[in-house]
Amino acid sequence: PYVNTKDILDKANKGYYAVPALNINNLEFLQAIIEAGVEENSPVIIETSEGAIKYAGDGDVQRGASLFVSMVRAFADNTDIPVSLHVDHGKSFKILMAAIKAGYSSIMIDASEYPFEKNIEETKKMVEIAHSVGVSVEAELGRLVGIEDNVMVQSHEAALVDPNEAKQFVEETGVDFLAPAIGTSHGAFKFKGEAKLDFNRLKKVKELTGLPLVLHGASSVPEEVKKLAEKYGADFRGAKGVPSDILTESVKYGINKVNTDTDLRMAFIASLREYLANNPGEFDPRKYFKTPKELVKNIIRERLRLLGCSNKA
Ligand SMILES: O=C(COP(=O)(O)O)N(O)CCCCO
Ligand code: NA
Ligand SMILES: [Zn+2]
Repeated sequence: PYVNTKDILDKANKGYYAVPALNINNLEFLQAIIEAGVEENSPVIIETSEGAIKYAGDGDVQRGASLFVSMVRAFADNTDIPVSLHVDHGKSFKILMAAIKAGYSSIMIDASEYPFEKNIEETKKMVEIAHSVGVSVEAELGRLVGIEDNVMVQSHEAALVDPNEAKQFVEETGVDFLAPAIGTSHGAFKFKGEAKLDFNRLKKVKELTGLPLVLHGASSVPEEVKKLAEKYGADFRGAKGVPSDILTESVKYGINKVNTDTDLRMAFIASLREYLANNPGEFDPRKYFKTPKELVKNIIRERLRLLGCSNKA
């Protein structure tokens, strides 16, 4: 069934596990996610960035948002696993309102680039609107910066979440789930040296808020995917993600939603490169998209098991 993201995350919070939030831009990634969830009997959270909504609607954001709701509901309404649809890194009021109108389960209002008071103000505004129509809300505190070689340079120290602010932020905004910045960053090049997250801050934010917490920039860049892509011509030198043991540790300390986009993209392109190299005469998309979809599905299945949400549907 199509459910509210808050329902999925409140269960995860109480059950001390996490659920991946998986980004889509097209049909094939959505198919891979649903198949992985069904095969693992797991809830899944589908998320689309503002760019994905513009891409799907060819610039018309209401059309793009409505298309994604229709696509996700076409699967969700016909499967026994809980499925929700979320706007990732929402910054544009126009896009957030289009998503709410289209029937998204939840939205992220990302005002983390602003000073604390303005983040509160922007988030509170969107929470009031979203909650008035049963849509749940995510916000972010602190900014996504990698911890450079374990040295907390002054600028990075300032960017990570201040746990004492988190309690006030949650109380004043009414936000349903929170993304504390603890040292991850988006994309495939997350750490120059050893991967390290600030678990002390994470533990404090959990103690002070008790809310479901979100880890952004959580892709792990699996070695076998990186090698497959590079075997067929990709240049992913220096790519490094969040190691699995650090992901599971973050769940132990209170992460319940794990945003994952890069891993899906890299798995798809690695497998597509391999297929095209081995099938130079093929031009049927049902053929050349099939193997990449399978690899993306299997990467997601592994992540569902790692995060502890298999058999939690
Ligand atoms: O936090 C994340 C996931 O980050 P990543 O998958 O790059 O680790 N997202 O919000 C997904 C979109 C960011 C662009 O990749
Ligand atoms: Na998000
Ligand atoms: Zn993110």
